[in-house]
Amino acid sequence: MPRPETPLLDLINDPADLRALDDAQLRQLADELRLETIDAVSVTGGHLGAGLGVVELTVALHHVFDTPRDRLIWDVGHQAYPHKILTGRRERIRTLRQPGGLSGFTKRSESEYDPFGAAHSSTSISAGLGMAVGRDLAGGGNDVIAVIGDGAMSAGMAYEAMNNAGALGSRLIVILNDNDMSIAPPVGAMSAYLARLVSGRTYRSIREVAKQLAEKLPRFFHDKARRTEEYARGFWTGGTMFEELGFYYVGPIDGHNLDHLLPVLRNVRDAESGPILVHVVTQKGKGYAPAEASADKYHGVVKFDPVTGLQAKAPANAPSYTAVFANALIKQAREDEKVVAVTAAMPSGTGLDAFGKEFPARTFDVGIAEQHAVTFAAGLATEGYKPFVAIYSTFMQRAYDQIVHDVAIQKLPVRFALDRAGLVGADGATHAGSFDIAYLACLPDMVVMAAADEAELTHMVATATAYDEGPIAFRYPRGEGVGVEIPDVGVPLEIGKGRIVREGTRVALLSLGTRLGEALKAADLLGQRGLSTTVADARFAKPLDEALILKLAREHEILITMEEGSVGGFGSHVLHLLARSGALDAGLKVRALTLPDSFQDHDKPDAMYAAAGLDAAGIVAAVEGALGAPSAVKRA
Ligand SMILES: Cc1ncc(C[n+]2csc(CCOP(=O)(O)OP(=O)(O)O)c2C)c(N)n1
Ligand SMILES: CC(=O)[C@@H](O)[C@H](O)COP(=O)(O)O
Ligand SMILES: [Mg+2]
Repeated sequence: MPRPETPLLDLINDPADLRALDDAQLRQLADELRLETIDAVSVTGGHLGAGLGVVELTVALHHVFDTPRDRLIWDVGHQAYPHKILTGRRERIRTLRQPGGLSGFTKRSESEYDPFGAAHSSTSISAGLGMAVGRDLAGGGNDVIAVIGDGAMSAGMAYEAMNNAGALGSRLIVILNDNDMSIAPPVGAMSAYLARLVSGRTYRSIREVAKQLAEKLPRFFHDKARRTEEYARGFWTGGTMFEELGFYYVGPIDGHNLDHLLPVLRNVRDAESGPILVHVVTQKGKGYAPAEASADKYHGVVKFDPVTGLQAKAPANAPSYTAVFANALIKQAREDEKVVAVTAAMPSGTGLDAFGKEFPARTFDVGIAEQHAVTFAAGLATEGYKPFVAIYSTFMQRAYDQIVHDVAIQKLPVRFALDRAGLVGADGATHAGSFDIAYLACLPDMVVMAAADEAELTHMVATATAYDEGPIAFRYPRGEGVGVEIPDVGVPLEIGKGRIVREGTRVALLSLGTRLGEALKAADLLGQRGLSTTVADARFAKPLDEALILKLAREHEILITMEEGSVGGFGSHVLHLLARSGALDAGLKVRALTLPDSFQDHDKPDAMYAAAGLDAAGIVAAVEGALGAPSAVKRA
């Protein structure tokens, strides 16, 4: 037993060291791990509450199972900081979410202990089942454990996976980490079901659980006995729903009590079973008073004082685009009772918490269920309502067929508010809103707008409210606006019409979205080089303002498009137009600036845009490239 003053955490280089500890030492280790997690996140910011809720579970899982041979998958992965500390990344944990540092989620390329990358929720059971079947096909003997939260369990994909797992019968261990929290308090019937399981009785005693697990009957006998017993007794079938999906349900047990966790997980490890679900009850933010006291349990935090929990929030120079959207929608809803709003478990992130305060009956949080959110909104639209579906660009990817099949083909007037469009920074590639222009503007009858600033966003909310001809989307970035004056109420824009912001004669910069600021800076730099430059704000990626674009093409030597999106978006549509119109045949020099055809690792958004050549220097370089002159602009 090491001297008490030697922190056990200092002795843990990987889980093999952890497996040498006795239960008392594991309890000490968990306490040290919690303190290390708090201290690390106080330096980096990031997701804190979820990780604090799984400190004991992380210790127990790595102690009982032979990771990385046993595959341990963390759903979403935002709770994996303790896991990273225990799996050889402690010395880098204070680089979390920093440029060049550790990812804020699990990532295969980062560690052999991260068998599956995450960040978008509810993928762990599917991935785990794939690994289990891969194991079986190869004749392997390792275990596969998927840890999924109660919030993530509200997504359809989790049921698709359990349905398949139950049918296949492959051995797979699912740990349901039930802390009765999503980002906000959980919603939905599943949440109520889980609450009943937990509140119906105190945690199942270890003796009862051990007895449950002792029945290592072959599955088909076991099934027969189980069904007879459960319907007869109706007692330990707390997990009936999971049982009906073919899982052996164990729990609920206290997820912070190693005296409960360790024997149960050891039994689970040693039991011969097919799919098994262990229901652990935890507390998000556990063990850190400021987190426990916070409504969101410190789900996502910036740097903070670990003693007081006070976050170092920088003073805002301008309202966030999210707040501008919410305020604009509230103004519209006051005048139009058909305006309703839908979020997929992110009321605060999308600003619909503010909308819901004023219009609780017209606000719908459907849980982490983006596919359902879109088609639910389509149903609302068929009844004459004006549904605004506010979902981050990256998460909207989950609902693409619903957008195509349920909305666009039927030309239903669903409004898509795409927050976090473009690069988001610390959350990295999994959260980048890079593709919505490409995946929406290719759809017939879809209208796609991008706000250049807060005033434009306000007008676009008004435009979307007024537009009833079919689906319409508008995108805006994470973070603060540029500080322009915001109109009290938005004025609907003419669909498909852009605007000239600055007149020039030789170069035309055609911006979509908030690249406009960089375009204006580039115009200044180009002007200093004697290159008179026009700056235009396209406002619409679809329908294009063809008259404006062809005018720019006719009257300028060079046309540069720019957007906070991938190849295949706005620039591609402009190039199609120019090719179709013959403008290219007349010798027009054109460049389309987009995000790179690669997934950019987390960094500061400005640095990522600069790396993509989407800042003023990059725009100037593109112009000079088109002119055939080497770029004279040195990067800062
Ligand atoms: C598809 C998708 N939608 C939304 C999110 C945003 N999100 C991140 S964590 C989270 C809540 C997850 O709740 P739970 O699974 O219970 O984990 P906990 O934070 O409680 O540990 C949400 C909605 C996401 N990561 N993926
Ligand atoms: C883990 C997750 O997916 C969310 O917490 C996400 O990180 C929120 O992003 P914002 O911080 O941009 O709201
Ligand atoms: Mg939860």
